[in-house]
Amino acid sequence: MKKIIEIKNLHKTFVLETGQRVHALKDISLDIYEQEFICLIGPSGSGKSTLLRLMEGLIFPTKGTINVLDKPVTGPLAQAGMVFQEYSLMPWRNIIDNVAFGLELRGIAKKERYETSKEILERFGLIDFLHSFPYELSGGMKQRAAIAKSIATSPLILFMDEPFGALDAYTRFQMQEDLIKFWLEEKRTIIFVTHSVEEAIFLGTKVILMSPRPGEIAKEYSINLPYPRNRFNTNFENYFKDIMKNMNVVSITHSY
Ligand SMILES: Nc1ncnc2c1ncn2[C@@H]1O[C@H](COP(=O)(O)OP(=O)(O)OP(=O)(O)O)[C@@H](O)[C@H]1O
Repeated sequence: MKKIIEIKNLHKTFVLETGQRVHALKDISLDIYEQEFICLIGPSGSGKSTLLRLMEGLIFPTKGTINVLDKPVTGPLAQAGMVFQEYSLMPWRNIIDNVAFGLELRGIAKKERYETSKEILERFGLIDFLHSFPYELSGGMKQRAAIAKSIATSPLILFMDEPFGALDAYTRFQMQEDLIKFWLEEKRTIIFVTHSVEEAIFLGTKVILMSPRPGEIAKEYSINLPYPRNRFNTNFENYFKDIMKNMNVVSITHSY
C-alpha cells in the first residue's frame, strides 16, 4: 500500500495571549497508508483535533514534519475533504449548492457540478432535499449532506472530526453503517476523531489511542475484524476491554 501521510517527531505548542504555553502534542510519529480507516481516540484535550488540523494543513507544527504524498504540508490540502461535528454546511446555501461548492471553486460548469452532486445526494438518500436549506433537515440528514459535500470533489483523504458526536444513538449507528459502506465501495483514506471506543472499533482498520496532554501516541491497535463488524462478537469485546484498560477507565473496566 502507498504511504499517504508521514508524520515524524511532531510537537505542537500553542502560545496563549497571556504568554502561557500549552504543549498540545509531543513527539508524534505516524505513517498512514492508502485506504486505511484511522480512528483517533483519547481523553479530552489529548490533541486529537490539533493533530487532524495539522494534517489538514490548517495549522503548522512547532517541531517535526508532516508529509502528504511525499511533500511537506504548506497549507490546506487540495486532496482532502473535511467533516466537522457542526458547521460543515453553509446555512445560506441549499443542499445541492452546498454539495456543489467544492466543484464550483474548481471552476466546474453548473450543469456538470449539479449532475455530480445529484448522483452523490442520491447515494446518501437526500435526492428529495436538493433545494432544502440546512435548517430544514434533521441532524442526521445534515451530517449526510456534509459528508456528501466533503466527497464531491473526490478527495483522496477524508478528515472527520467527531462527525457523529451530536447525533442520537439510532442515527449514529445508521451513519456508521453508511460510512463503512461508502468506504468499502470507494476505499478512500479516512482519518476519524471520536470519543467513542466502540465507534472506533466498529469503523477503524487502526485505532490510535492518545495519552492525556501533552498528547502522545499511547498505543496503536490494528483491528483485525471483518466488515461489516458485529458489536456483539467476542473479539470486538476483547478490543473494547483492552482499549478501555489502556485508557485507565477504572470504573468501567472494574466490572469486567
Ligand atoms: N488554537 C488554540 N490555541 C490555544 N490552545 C489550543 C488551541 N487549539 C487547541 N489548544 C489546546 O491544545 C490542547 C489539545 O486540544 P484539542 O482540541 O486538540 O484536544 P482534543 O483531544 O481534540 O479534545 P476534545 O476531545 O475535547 O475535542 C488543549 O489543551 C487545547 O486547549
